[in-house]
Amino acid sequence: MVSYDGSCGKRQRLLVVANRLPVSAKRTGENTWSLEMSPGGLVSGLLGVADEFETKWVGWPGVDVYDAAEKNALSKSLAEMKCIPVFLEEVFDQYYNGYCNGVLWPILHHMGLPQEDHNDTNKTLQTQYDAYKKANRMFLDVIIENYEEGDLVWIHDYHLMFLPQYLKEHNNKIKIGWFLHSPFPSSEVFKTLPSRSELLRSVLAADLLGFHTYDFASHFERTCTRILGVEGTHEGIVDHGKATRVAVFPIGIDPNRFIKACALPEVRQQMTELKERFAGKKVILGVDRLDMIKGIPQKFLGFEKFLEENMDWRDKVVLVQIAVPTRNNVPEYRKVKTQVHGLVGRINGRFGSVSSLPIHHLDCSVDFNFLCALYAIADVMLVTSLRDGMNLVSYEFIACQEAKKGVLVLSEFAGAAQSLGAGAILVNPWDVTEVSSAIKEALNMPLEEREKRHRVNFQYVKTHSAKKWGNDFISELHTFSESEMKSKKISLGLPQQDVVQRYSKSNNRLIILGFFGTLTEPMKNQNEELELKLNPELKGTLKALCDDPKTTVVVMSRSGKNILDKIFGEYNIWLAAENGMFLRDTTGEWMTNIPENMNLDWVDGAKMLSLGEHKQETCYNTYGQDQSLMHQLMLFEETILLKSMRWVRLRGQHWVVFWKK
Ligand SMILES: O=P(O)(O)OC[C@H]1O[C@H](O[C@H]2O[C@H](CO)[C@@H](O)[C@H](O)[C@H]2O)[C@H](O)[C@@H](O)[C@@H]1O
Ligand SMILES: O=c1ccn([C@@H]2O[C@H](COP(=O)(O)OP(=O)(O)O)[C@@H](O)[C@H]2O)c(=O)[nH]1
Repeated sequence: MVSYDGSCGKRQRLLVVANRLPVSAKRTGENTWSLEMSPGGLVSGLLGVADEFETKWVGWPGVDVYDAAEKNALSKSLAEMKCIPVFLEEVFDQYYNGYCNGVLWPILHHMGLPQEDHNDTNKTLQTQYDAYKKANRMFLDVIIENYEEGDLVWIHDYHLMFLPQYLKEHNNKIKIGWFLHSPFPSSEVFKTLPSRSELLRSVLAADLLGFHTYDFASHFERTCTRILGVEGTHEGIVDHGKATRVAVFPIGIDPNRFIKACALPEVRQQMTELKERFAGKKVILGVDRLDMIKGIPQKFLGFEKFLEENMDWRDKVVLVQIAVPTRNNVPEYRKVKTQVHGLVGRINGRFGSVSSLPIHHLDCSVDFNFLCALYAIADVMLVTSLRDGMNLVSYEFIACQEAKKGVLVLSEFAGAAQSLGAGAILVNPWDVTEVSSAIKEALNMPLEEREKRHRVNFQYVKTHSAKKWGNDFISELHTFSESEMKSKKISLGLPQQDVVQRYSKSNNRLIILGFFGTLTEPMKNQNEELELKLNPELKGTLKALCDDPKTTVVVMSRSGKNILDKIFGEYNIWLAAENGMFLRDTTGEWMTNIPENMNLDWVDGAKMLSLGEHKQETCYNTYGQDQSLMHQLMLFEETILLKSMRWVRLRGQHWVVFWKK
């Protein structure tokens, strides 16, 4: 066990703050409560972490309580489970159903902002946003009451994006980590959100930010650089000297909990009953909260197509779908429920008979043991999330399949596709034909192939547990905070001496600069929007570089031609507008890069270009996966023939410097 405070045996105290406590309360009588485990992957993941630290949980207890005596009684019951409740009272609806799940959730899952209901003036975006902030302050109050010096505070998820800032304002010394369990979308989606800047800035107040996948982390970094004009490095984000570490921590499960459950007599009995119930049929299993991001309609459409095209399978296969009720007070969730029920009726009507139905759809949660029995007897697990932070159901299925070696069909848009993709059949859930073919492939897969795939994934699930996830995050939070205290900010690592030396020796230099966040000054107007203005401190240097006959300066930007012309009109400079679609040389003439003529082979070669050929020269950056930058680079390579040049990309954002040998 890790002891972070250096004293023998004393465990590090940890405050885990999440919207939902791991247990939810249900009223059983006057001032009496029963406590049940809360549903959802966040809770499942966190349960695997708890015993490593002296952990206390802070969160909403899953029930509305207004009366002081009732609150007292419930707080006492929860304290036995190390849980501290935050009673959100009348704020809850607008905060949870409104802003969290009606606004942030669809944005984070690439679904865009829902239409505002202008008839209900009590539920505008603004009132929901205010409730969100208020709820975050209520969490703050409870944390302050329970915080002890040296505690680590680990905040979870999109419900609590203001909390890092509020906490740091209260006490700048508190070490704060924030982890996002959902995806983080591309900046093009996130920027539609009013208050995007406030939310991002507040999260950046934390010391460490964690994401499930590299893609989510890099979307976040780019969104910050584009919206806030801050500097993104591969280590994190730097804003006015304050560094925030950004890193990837894929969550896992407690695999032994599932493996052990499958050996229990009660579970084995349930497995026998299920096998008898579905004798002579292959079982395809789906387990999802009834959420639009889980792609349940797409799953049913794929299954319907499979039944249409494979007559011989019609009475030999059944799809069991557990659709766990969730967020019923959010209008979009009610719509998806109606849609799902319509599809079940249609498919069962088309392909069912008096004695058998192709889809067994259950609108309820199931208990843990029964869930394990279902996982264990299933032949195929079908996960068709349209977007999903991770999807722990996939992990749980693998953990329960030691005997059967069933096949996981997994959406490429679930975070789990990055970790379990090797052993799964990956599908695009929007492509009904692909889902149908994947079902067929899975049902027909020979044992040898199933064993091979299962082995790979089982090994991953066993070694990448929730415990590891929690330990990795906390140890990173601890280390980073210490080093930050020493250096105050992340070093950008610009090897100035070396750069100056090489620069002076060279007679033919090309300097490619980014625009937004590199040359602009982050200036805000009243609407909190950034105005594009050249940083006045850079103007002199830029002019000198542009007027130097040995140096060619290029600015690359996603901005349009007009903006760049206006800002750089007086400079002797090359410009690339709209991410390289248009190029302008020093004569001021624009030319178009016609997409048909673009060589996109760079995608595979990008990593090699940054790490390979030019390695011996000085390559300070290994941003091989910064595809937009590499893309632009290749456009230039084609356009102005940089092939014979050596290059150095300076760490930091969008600085590329080339020297001719
Ligand atoms: O608390 P609810 O509103 O009932 O929702 C349940 C949880 O849903 C989301 O879970 C996510 O976390 C999982 C673990 O990291 C991940 O595997 C999954 O892809 C996510 O959807 C939500 O992020 C949690 O806050 C909720 O508690
Ligand atoms: O009736 C059920 C069925 C499933 N789960 C659990 O819900 C979690 C779902 O997590 P996942 O990461 O797949 O998605 P999320 O619901 O968090 O978006 C898993 O741990 C399941 O074991 C549950 O609590 N009750």
